[in-house]
Amino acid sequence: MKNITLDVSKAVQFLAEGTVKAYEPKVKAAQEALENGTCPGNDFLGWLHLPSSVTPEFMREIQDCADTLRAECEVVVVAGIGGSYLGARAVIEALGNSFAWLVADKSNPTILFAGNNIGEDYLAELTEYLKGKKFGVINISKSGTTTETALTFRLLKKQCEEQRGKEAAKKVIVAVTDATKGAARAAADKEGYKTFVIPDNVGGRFSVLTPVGLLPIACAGFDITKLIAGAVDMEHACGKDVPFEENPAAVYAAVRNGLYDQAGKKIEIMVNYQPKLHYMSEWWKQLYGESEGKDGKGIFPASCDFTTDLHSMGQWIQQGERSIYETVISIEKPNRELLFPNDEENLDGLNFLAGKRVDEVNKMAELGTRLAHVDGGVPNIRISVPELNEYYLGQLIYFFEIACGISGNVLGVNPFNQPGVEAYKKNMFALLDKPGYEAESKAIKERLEKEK
Ligand SMILES: O=P(O)(O)OC[C@H]1O[C@](O)(CO)[C@@H](O)[C@@H]1O
Repeated sequence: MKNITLDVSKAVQFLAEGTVKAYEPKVKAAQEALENGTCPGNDFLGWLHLPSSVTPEFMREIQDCADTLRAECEVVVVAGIGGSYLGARAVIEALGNSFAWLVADKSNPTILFAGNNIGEDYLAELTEYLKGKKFGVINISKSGTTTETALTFRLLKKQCEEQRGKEAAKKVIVAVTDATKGAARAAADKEGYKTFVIPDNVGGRFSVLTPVGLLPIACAGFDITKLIAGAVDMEHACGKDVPFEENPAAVYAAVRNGLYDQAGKKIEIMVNYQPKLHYMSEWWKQLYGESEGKDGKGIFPASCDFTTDLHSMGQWIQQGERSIYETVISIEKPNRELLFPNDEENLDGLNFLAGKRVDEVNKMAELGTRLAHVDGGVPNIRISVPELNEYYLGQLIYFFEIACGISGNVLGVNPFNQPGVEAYKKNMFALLDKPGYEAESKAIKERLEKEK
């Protein structure tokens, strides 16, 4: 079986000779510290050897639960936000039909995502759509107290119970949460829902290979054993004893730190040429953004879907401030085949493409863009993925996780906390007069009064 491969040749040309190699000791030290548990945030290292420690029994338990939901539900709503949402959506959208919700063959339940915003229209339209439908809910929250998810779950639980009856609803509501703490755990214990535990030592953004991601992915009909198999193989390919040059995670971590430190590249744009990978970039943005953006430091993770965004962001990338670099996820072989037809009249002048696969044009767009952007001063990292399937997504996920752990340590931050996210929550609770926030409520209201 091939592995995903990393090509940094068009990025290192923007660095002085020997720069990447000079990061080797720091990268090695970071990886040792992860392995030995001596790095900052060392109580959140449960993801490091998670793929290779998953047991067949555990996979069976997840699959059995998914099979129950698949048998009982035409729609499964996955309620969660951030790390309790993005990984599952990334994999499901990458593997699913681009028009899944319109496809008549309903051998799989429709998977919907909620609990990731507080849009009243969104929630009203969701509950309206679910009226009269046989739906189930996977309520995912590590803390069990996240407002967006808890609020959505309250609505969905009520509706599910009203439509199915309280007893029948229990069979199709599953909680993935903390072992003991939080509102999601309390509701699950009281009602007797099936539950899965998010291990304490696995942070939300590193949790896609736990039931957080595996249960929704299995519900959608995808093979979670292949996903884990890919992750296990990448765990080995990026092991701490693999020589630096042969370890893709070590090289990626070194190059991005080099570009940031030595070449003033403060923004990394994750690029795909397959719209199905849009949420893969969203997942990656949280992984790297929450892990590295702190202490006044960190590369800003952005994303573009090409060629779509070449017609909106292409100008900026080609000629705007030279503070960016690109990392391209390139799928070597599409799963489907479509040839351009010949047209007698050739009014569009496209007969030169007749008989060619659509992907041939896409690949030339990718190569042409790479050359143009590199010429324009944008370093280019390329991750080549042999095929878009469960196995290679498993590889990609673990590759980004381990590279993130290494990169954050090289940067000199704790990659496993996210203290900054609390600031908006504190203000929101104060503004909503949440019990326990009386002093903050008073202070924020006085401040707003003054700012009027
Ligand atoms: O799983 P939870 O606890 O609901 O958290 C969801 C997300 O919210 C955050 O805690 C940020 O507030 C993320 O780190 C996390 O992935």
